[in-house]
Amino acid sequence: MSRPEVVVHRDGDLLAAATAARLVTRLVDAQAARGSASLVLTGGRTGTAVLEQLRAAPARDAVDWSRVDLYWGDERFLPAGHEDRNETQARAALLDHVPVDPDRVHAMEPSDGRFGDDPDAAADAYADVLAAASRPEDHGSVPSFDVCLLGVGEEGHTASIFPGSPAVYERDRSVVAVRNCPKPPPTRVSLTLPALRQATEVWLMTTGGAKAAAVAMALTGAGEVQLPAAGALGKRRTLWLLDSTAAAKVPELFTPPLA
Ligand SMILES: O=C1O[C@H](COP(=O)(O)O)[C@@H](O)[C@H](O)[C@H]1O
Repeated sequence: MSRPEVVVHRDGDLLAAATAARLVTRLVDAQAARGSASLVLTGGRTGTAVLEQLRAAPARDAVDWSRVDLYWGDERFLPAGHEDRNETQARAALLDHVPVDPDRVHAMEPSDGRFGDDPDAAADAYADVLAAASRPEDHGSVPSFDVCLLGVGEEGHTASIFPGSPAVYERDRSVVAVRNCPKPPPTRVSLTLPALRQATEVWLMTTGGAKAAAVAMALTGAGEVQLPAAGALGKRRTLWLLDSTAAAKVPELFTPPLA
């Protein structure tokens, strides 16, 4: 696993624009090397702002969107098209505006989908999607995603893995149903920490002073049960992409000059 690196941008707009540019480069490189790229999307304000910046960036056309496999790190378990679903927000921010291949957009099941109101069945079905996409070189049932985008909650959750919740202890399954979440909606589906750790690169992105304590704790040795974001590590790279207010409590040792 990689050691976390920190990049601090002056403000949230700059963070979103710079992360969008970084993503274009990473996806183009992956496609040049392998013919396709895989990307895990996140919900939340910062993740959505990055997708909006990507939509607005002319360089987005350097990516062959028809050869990008898209997944989600977590989903709010709500009816299809609900405005609070991470899928709905990602489609509005980017996916409806670029020529993705619908067969390569791997959304999690909604609460009115094939399995009805059963988040465990939705989680199992998504685990099957991941297993079907993994190759022998992935050494398991989760693909080595090129980039896994994640947000960070004020209390340190990432994807829908909340501090001290059953999901944070999960070691065997790649996807779980999550109930009684402290942040609405209460029912969600989430990749687990072992699944997130299959990504080649994990990018944790967050902004705002309300996140400063969680960010500092995650970077200075907090355990993943207390602070799940601390357990999200990429195989080759773990990047914390922050604005200056989210980075305010991170010891100087971790923070290079403003980017
Ligand atoms: O509910 C969620 O929140 C987190 C963080 O969101 P933010 O708005 O504080 O950036 C996000 O990572 C997760 O995907 C989402 O379901």
